[in-house]
Amino acid sequence: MSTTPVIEVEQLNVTYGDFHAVRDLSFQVRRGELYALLGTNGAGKTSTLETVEGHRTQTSGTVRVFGQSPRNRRAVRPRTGIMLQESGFTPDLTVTESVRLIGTLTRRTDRVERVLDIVGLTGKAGTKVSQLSGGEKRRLDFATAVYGGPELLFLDEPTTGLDIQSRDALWSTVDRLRENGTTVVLTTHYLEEAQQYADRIGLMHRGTFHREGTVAELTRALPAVIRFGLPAPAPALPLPAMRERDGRYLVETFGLQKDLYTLLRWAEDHGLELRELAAGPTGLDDVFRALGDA
Ligand SMILES: Nc1ncnc2c1ncn2[C@@H]1O[C@H](COP(=O)(O)OP(=O)(O)OP(=O)(O)O)[C@@H](O)[C@H]1O
Repeated sequence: MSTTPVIEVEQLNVTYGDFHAVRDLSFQVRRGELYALLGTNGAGKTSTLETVEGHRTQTSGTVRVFGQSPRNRRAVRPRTGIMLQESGFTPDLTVTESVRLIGTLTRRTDRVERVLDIVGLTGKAGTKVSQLSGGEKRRLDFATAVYGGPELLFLDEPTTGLDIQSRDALWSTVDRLRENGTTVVLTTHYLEEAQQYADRIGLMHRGTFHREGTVAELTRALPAVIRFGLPAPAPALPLPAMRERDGRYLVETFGLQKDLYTLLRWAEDHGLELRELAAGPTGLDDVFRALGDA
């Protein structure tokens, strides 16, 4: 198996006039990996992805996909499936006609029935695109990525607008593709999806990586949290706590078990109920919240 990374980005810079959207960004995506590019609004994710997809030329730096420049479309495009946020299918075409068109555009071969089955649109084969629901359109967008079984998939917010069943179905399809070695680059605003499915995460903020690593690596340096509500007036708490906007208390701790025990014993002694008590390690959403202060 080749050990060359599927994607290599070195010192990437993208500017728009005077505006520096991506600054000296470097990362690699290895074969078979699911890499999530996450970040705050305007962080530079789309600018980065468009460059890696070959849709945009960088201001400086090197980008290689399968060891080639992504601008070398003949070499790279047939091996790459891209699910954009909106594919812009012609409204008057049927689902089958649209999927057939993907083959022409990507120069990959596949059976239309197989693709419809994978994305769960077999029952809509003869329906016009204009008559599809939002979620069904999103599944048609997914078809553009999986058609012909490419080695590398770009999924740009793939589950936005999908109900929970369709999301699960999409992720089990992605799982199956990954079993065959497909590499996936994901962007999403659903942090729990990245947390659940990504091998590694690049967390962008203001054009550069704020952090990069596995979910465990990203959250390890942060304290665990305990949240709870109390009836007013409450006696003095046994631990330092912050008051959140909704009135609940927040305890940040590197000794979760010990502090939780202290708190529970205190509540028991005072005959108090800790309402909506929740305790656990920091999640990705807390890492994101911390970015707001960066
Ligand atoms: N064509 C353009 N001309 C000028 N500025 C641009 C252009 N495209 C993007 N920008 C700016 O570059 C920055 C990065 O934009 P980009 O779309 O890459 O961010 P993003 O991380 O994808 O954001 P979001 O999560 O909001 O989609 C933003 O401040 C944006 O306003």
